[in-house]
Amino acid sequence: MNATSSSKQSIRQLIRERRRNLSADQHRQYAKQLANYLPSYILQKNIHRIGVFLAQDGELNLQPSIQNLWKHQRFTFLPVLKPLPPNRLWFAPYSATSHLIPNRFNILEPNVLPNHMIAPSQLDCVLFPLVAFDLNGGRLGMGGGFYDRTFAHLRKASQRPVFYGVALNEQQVDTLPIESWDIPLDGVATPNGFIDFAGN
Ligand SMILES: Nc1nc2c(c(=O)[nH]1)N(C=O)[C@@H](CNc1ccc(C(=O)N[C@@H](CCC(=O)O)C(=O)O)cc1)CN2
Ligand SMILES: Nc1ncnc2c1ncn2[C@@H]1O[C@H](COP(=O)(O)OP(=O)(O)OP(=O)(O)O)[C@@H](O)[C@H]1O
Repeated sequence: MNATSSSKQSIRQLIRERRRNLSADQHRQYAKQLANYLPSYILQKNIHRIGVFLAQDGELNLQPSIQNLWKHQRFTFLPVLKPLPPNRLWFAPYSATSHLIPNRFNILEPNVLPNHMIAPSQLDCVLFPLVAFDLNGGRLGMGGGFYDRTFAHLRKASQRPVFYGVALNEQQVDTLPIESWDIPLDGVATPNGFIDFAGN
């Protein structure tokens, strides 16, 4: 392991423990605070197809926000892990009637045929799960590189989804070690409000 990946590893451990130690009540409160502004923020922006995630391991719960987006006829999609490398994500429609099954990390994902899934480029906005973020748009994930690999080809595209992290304020750190493949975020949605890095 090089110095950067071992430092990423120790930040992961620290922050994952920090977010898991918050009470269920605190998590509920944070999820509500997010739902009070994130859906309307997205509705203002001509965003129709949104990549979301189902919280695990103390991640900020997006469910109340997702319910609000459904009320406003927005379409949400969940990441689906393909069984084989190169470990890229596909996105499958997620609605109140979706049939979900656990993937290899025990995270629920829609059980749909490949032809019902969409490519990452078809999303208008992707809400990225993350373990830690900094105020330069740096993001640290669970370490699988799934999101980085999936969106790598779109990073410099003229037409691409906007990339918003979703995280508790407790997940903010000073400066993350960044490697060439790390995809910078355009903003981060926290319970205390939206932090915009793109300046728009
Ligand atoms: N909610 C959510 N969904 C997501 C992600 C995520 O970070 N959050 N992912 C973002 O990429 C993908 C899944 N990536 C993951 C990578 C590692 C682990 C994880 O728990 N690793 C364990 C060891 C698990 C094992 O090998 O059995 C660990 O590190 O303790 C989970 C998800 C797709 N879906
Ligand atoms: N674009 C890419 N092409 C090939 N390999 C990649 C790419 N992006 C990341 N990886 C590989 O994935 C591994 C994990 O990367 P990293 O630690 O940055 O993951 P992460 O950002 O925490 O995970 P995730 O993106 O799933 O949230 C690295 O070892 C790296 O080699």
